[in-house]
Amino acid sequence: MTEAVHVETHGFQTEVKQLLNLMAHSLYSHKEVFLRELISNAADAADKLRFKALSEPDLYENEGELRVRLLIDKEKRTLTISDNGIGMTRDQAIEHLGTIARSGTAEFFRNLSGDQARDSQLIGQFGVGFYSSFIVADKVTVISRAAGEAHDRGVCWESDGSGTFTVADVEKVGRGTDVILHLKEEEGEFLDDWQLRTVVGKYSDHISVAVEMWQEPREEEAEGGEKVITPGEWKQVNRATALWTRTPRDISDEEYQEFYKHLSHDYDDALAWAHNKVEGSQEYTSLLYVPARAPWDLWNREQKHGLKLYVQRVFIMDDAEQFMPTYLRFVKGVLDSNDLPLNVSREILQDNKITAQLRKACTKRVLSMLAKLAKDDEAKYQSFWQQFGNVLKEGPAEDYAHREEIAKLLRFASTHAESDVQNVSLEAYVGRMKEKQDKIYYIIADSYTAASKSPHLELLRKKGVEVLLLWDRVDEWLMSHLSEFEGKQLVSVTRGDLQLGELEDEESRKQQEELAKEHAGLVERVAKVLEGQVKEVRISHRLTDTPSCVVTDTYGMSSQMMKLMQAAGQPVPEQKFILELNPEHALLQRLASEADDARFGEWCHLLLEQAQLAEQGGLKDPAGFVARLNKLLLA
Ligand SMILES: Nc1ncnc2c1ncn2[C@@H]1O[C@H](COP(=O)(O)OP(=O)(O)OP(=O)(O)O)[C@@H](O)[C@H]1O
Repeated sequence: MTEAVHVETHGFQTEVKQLLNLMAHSLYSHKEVFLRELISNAADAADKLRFKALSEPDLYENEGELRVRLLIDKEKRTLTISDNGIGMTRDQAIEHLGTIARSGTAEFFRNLSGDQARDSQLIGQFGVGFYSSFIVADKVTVISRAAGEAHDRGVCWESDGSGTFTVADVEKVGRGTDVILHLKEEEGEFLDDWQLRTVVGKYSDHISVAVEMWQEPREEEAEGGEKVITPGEWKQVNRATALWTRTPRDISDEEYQEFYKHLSHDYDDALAWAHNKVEGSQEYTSLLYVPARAPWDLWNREQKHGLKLYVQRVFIMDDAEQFMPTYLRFVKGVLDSNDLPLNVSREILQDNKITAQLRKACTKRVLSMLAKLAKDDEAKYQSFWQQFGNVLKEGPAEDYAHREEIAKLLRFASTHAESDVQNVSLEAYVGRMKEKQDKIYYIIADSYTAASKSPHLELLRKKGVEVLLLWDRVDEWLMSHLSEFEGKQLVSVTRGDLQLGELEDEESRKQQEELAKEHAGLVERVAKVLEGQVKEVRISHRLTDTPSCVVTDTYGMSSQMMKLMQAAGQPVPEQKFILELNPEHALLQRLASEADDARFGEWCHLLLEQAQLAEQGGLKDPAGFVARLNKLLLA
């Protein structure tokens, strides 16, 4: 390397500064991860070069043997991770090693609490990449030259991680990147050849590029007492076989987990995986993982997701989202196809028959992996559901073809256990259905409490009919796309005329009719008062303890849907409710005997408003309601 020229000092992006500050403290207990990250980056650089060289073979500069090398210098206390991959230009080094180019990053950092234990978990989810070097190094020097550039177009990037970095032009003959870690005083263990070999082996066995370490010259005694000197040499320390190309039965769980961490930059183990090699009309290998924890940006619309795509073992692209539907965006993995062309691009993938087939196959694999997990290990499945249930709930709307399979994976709270734990499957519900029950009943409300205490459940509770309780934002969307399960209709108990079908015996049907007839006068009187404010007034048969409730007609928009639209800033059409009255309630009996028309009117409004309050959690005119209530209390 010749003398550095054109030296500039740059400040790190604010978020990088924050990350560097936090990392050294929060990640100390995971300090080895820097090796995984740097070896991953070096392997990625080799993959990227291999891909680019498909169309520009000159980029190999007559050196097509790709490898990563680790070199210890005990005197200088440095550890160098060196690759002959794609390399970086000066501008790329400034951009890639000074900023974090992921949307939502600033917001992520605002959410850190300062609590070390919690933050280290979050940072683990975020992925620290190159910056993890500063956990063990007090200075990092990166010398790089991009493939295809002249030797004097190298760059030297250097920083002590405290807020700024310098870049300078340097000469570098060999293509690729050297990351030189000037190890902190207390990090001597990484200067120990044997210890390093063990860690490196663990982190790099499954990656396809060779990782080498320098073996010092050795003097050995041969037979007959003769001394033989083996000269120093670079020795490969990893197996260098891409994990997914191996036979599944020869791969240990630890190896699968290690590969997952390399792939995902997650610190935790994966929850489950599926490894499949398919031959025949389509030839591909897929290795798909379900993480144990949701990533920090799961709900960020621009979140990068998708599989790592290889074609005939050659890396093509990261985050190929075409192979996974959005509702499975949490899946990480590798897809290696033999059928796609090597020059495949995102555009070609977009509208391609093979892509569509692979997407279908990968979707099926994930759904069956989840079904197996649910069957084999309920506790694990429950933890999956807590992390990703709300994403999976987008499934029936997005993927009509797999609706039934997805429906089997859904979990709900229900009146069966009277708990807010979402662990009831539709199959379990159906298994518990009453003898003459032919529908699956559910309610959607604002919260678990609002759902489980809803007056709409009164009759069903009395009859011992189980009701699914839903309160997540996505539930209205889910249920509008899930009308049936195993031939049984899913019915909201807040909609229209609550039809109990065969659950209602002839006698109670008659009773209802009689009740309606008996109170027809009262209904008419109330309807007159509330004319224009409600769609209809009728006698209820779903209430037992509550005087009144409001329902939407069978095809009307539910109050939850209205709220969702309002929250999304969309115009909500004026919607009138049906008011149902419980004639057996003492308040209604009092109302029926109220002779004073003015007071009768006040009571009618109060019954409507309290029903709306219970249903929607709010009123258009709360002050008016309170005034009316107080007036009647004093009357
Ligand atoms: N050895 C290398 N050779 C070439 N480019 C590199 C090398 N190391 C890092 N880079 C560049 O720097 C970028 C940032 O690296 P960093 O490890 O911080 O994040 P990343 O690898 O992109 O993300 P993540 O670690 O979350 O996957 C890389 O995307 C790559 O462009």
